[in-house]
Amino acid sequence: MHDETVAARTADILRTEHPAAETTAQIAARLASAPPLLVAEHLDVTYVTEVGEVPAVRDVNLTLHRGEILGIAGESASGKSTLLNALARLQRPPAVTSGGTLTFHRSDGEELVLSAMTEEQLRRYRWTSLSVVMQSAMASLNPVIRLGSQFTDVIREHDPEVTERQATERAAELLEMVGIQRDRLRAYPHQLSGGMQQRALIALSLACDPDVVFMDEPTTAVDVVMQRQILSQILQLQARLGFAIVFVTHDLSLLLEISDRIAIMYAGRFVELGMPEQIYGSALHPYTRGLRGAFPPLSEPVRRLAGIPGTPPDLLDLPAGCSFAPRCPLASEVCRTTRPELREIGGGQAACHHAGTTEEVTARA
Ligand SMILES: Nc1ncnc2c1ncn2[C@@H]1O[C@H](COP(=O)(O)OP(=O)(O)OP(=O)(O)O)[C@@H](O)[C@H]1O
Repeated sequence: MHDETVAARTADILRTEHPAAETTAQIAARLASAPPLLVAEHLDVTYVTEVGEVPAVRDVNLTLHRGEILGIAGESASGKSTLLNALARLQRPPAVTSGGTLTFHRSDGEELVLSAMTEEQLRRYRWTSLSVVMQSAMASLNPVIRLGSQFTDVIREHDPEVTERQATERAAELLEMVGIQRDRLRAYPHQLSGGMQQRALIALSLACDPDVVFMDEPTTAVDVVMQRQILSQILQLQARLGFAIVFVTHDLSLLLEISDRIAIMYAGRFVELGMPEQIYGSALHPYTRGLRGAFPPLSEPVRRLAGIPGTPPDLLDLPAGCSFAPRCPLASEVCRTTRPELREIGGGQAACHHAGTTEEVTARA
């Protein structure tokens, strides 16, 4: 399909779902003027196991801007959750951040080197600067404590001057923001439906007005209708409150709809980084195109899914060159011997020797 037609269709899809959706140029302009919030430089995460050191994340460089929605997509085991946990400084042994730095830029200009902080030092910034929504609300909410107390505990721990009454009022407002009636503050988590639990968890993540919320498959455990409702609510809250989001999912179609930028991970590395329109309409990396074929946008007509032939590599036995070469339709000798670095091509970035070449541009069509 002609590029302009694809671009127009992508814009149509996004506009239908979110009438206020910006154009790619508007997103680019907004990000260009937004200050950096979280900067990862050459971030490596390794699982230290009995069978060896698993290089789960390698050389991730990223600047998340204030108010940006960054999507991270990739097949299972590509390293998405490991990276998210490292960015949120939540990783636990056997995972260790084995290289690189992570810096948080406060709004007053102070820079916090999160990667050098102890857990004790990080506690101050949890909930207030960095907040997290995981896949399973039941695993995150305390089953034996009423919802209201879970909110007021978090609010008062981070601001001891807030009275119990004020904290309760804030908790009620937060619940109402996600469409849950305030009387549910007295409920225990198991008394709420799965969708409500997940929405309550999102409300809780916003209790201390964080700068960034890390979301790891936050809608996977609910049905499709509830998934759309929750996503819509997340976008509305984000537009109103301005927090940044790092959103991890294997579902690229979902990210195409909600993200300002999308990073595609393969075997622990970013292989492509770009805006949704580019990732959908003119992806630079063959893996991104495979992933896009496996997850077409929900608003596309039903068609046969392509899938990606082959399986991801064993991280303990990675190929010498490009990790995707054994599955890649464009792989040549250089791909099998030399690992491609992420580089700027047109408006995006890709780690592929063939990106931008005539054969690759032909393969995109
Ligand atoms: N505790 C662990 N010990 C050793 N290796 C691990 C551990 N946890 C994860 N890994 C490995 O790290 C790699 C990245 O896993 P990770 O869970 O981050 O991927 P993912 O992209 O989030 O996958 P999924 O979509 O299935 O959650 C995988 O190869 C996985 O097997």
